Amino acid sequence: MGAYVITGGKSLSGKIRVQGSKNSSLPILASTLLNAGKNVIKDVPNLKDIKVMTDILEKLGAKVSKSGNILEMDSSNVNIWEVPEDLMREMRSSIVLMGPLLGRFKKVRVSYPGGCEIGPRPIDLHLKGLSLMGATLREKHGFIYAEAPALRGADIHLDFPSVGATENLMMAGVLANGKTIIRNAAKEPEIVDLQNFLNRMGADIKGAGTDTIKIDGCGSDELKPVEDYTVIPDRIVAGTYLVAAAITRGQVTLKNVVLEHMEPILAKLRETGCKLECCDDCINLTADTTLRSLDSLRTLPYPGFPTDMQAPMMALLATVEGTSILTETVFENRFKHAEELRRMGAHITINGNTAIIKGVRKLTGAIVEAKDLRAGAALVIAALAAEGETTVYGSSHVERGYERLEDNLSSLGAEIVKKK
Ligand SMILES: CC(=O)N[C@H]1[C@@H](OP(=O)(O)OP(=O)(O)OC[C@H]2O[C@@H](n3ccc(=O)[nH]c3=O)[C@H](O)[C@@H]2O)O[C@H](CO)[C@@H](O)[C@@H]1O
Ligand SMILES: C=C(OP(=O)(O)O)C(=O)O
Repeated sequence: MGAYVITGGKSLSGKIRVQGSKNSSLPILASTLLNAGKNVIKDVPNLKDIKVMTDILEKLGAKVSKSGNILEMDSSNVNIWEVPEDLMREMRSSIVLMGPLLGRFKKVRVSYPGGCEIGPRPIDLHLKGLSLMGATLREKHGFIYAEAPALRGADIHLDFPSVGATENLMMAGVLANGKTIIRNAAKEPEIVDLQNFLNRMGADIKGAGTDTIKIDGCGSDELKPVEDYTVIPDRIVAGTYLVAAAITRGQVTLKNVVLEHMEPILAKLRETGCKLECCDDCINLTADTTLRSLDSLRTLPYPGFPTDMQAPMMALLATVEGTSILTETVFENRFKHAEELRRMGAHITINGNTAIIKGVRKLTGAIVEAKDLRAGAALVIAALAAEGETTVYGSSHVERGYERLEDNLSSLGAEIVKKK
């Protein structure tokens, strides 16, 4: 199992550019199924999940070519509507292929998606929405078959503002007949990015970023390829580097950020006492003083504090004097990193969906294992501040979301190597 070996204690300083967003790139790549032609998408991060998505699209018949972070995607020859099960299981977001495949081929076959172990992740909201749009759904031998000779616009109220369900229904709605309204839609910046990309194809979508999204379906009309699109910067990766700077009481500047997207994270970092200076697309964080604990940090859908930053933030709070209370409201079981942080000397008690964190003066190096992507990031962050050497097993989880993490951290002065 791959691992990061980190010798802690170095204060991070310097400047790095933030990669493009994984969670924007994935649905945008899936949406290229909706048009037949060459799409050029820029700043797509070089990550395991992106490779899985492009592998799936290639298996379906798409032509994919890659030059650095620029992907050319041509789905003109796609003629398969069954997503290979082995690849489907590789990651959760393979589920967002359902909407565009159903829109284009009137039928789709998928299996339940895989992904990180962060609790049960049902897809009932995706399926309910598609069914309201006229899809007939059948489950057999672990596969889900959906058919809709003519998808029709529908008024859909999501029980929870699910990011993936909102994306799937937006993509299905684009080729449906008539108007689709998604109420209680997710408001994440990645939803706005998908809307922008789909509208560049010729779709008519309004409202992304608010809780009501309206899609004027174009029936079977052809959508055109998007010849030049750059995905938004990854706000979670940016947040992770800021927390890494804070835990080492360092000073780091990030380039390529959208400040508005970062505000839920910046607000909490400010509350801990980190100093933040912002320019148009950059943030400088300095953590040169004693940081403060947080009485209440709750994860929430955007614009709340992102669940994907919960684990990295827990690592930081584990080193901040006083007691912090952190509540996870988005996923049912996303505290697996707490046990590993305890191996490093952290004082964390879990009570249901709440973590009570009593800051310690020093974490100590240990052998730990990441069970999911952000847990891995949290353990690497903790290791940067710990006394002595830490080995974080499970680097493959981290590689799902962070491009060249070890190189970026090394360039900021960290002592980190990756072992195969
Ligand atoms: C690739 C991608 O963009 N991943 C992000 C996306 O995941 P993802 O799209 O899977 O997350 P959702 O917003 O759908 O899930 C949020 C909550 O809703 C529940 N739910 C979801 C769908 C459904 O049909 N039924 C249901 O009950 C989930 O179990 C979870 O408890 O948003 C999450 C929440 O911000 C982030 O942590 C992930 O990084
Ligand atoms: C949970 C995450 O991703 P996914 O939804 O792809 O599992 C994440 O990015 O933290």
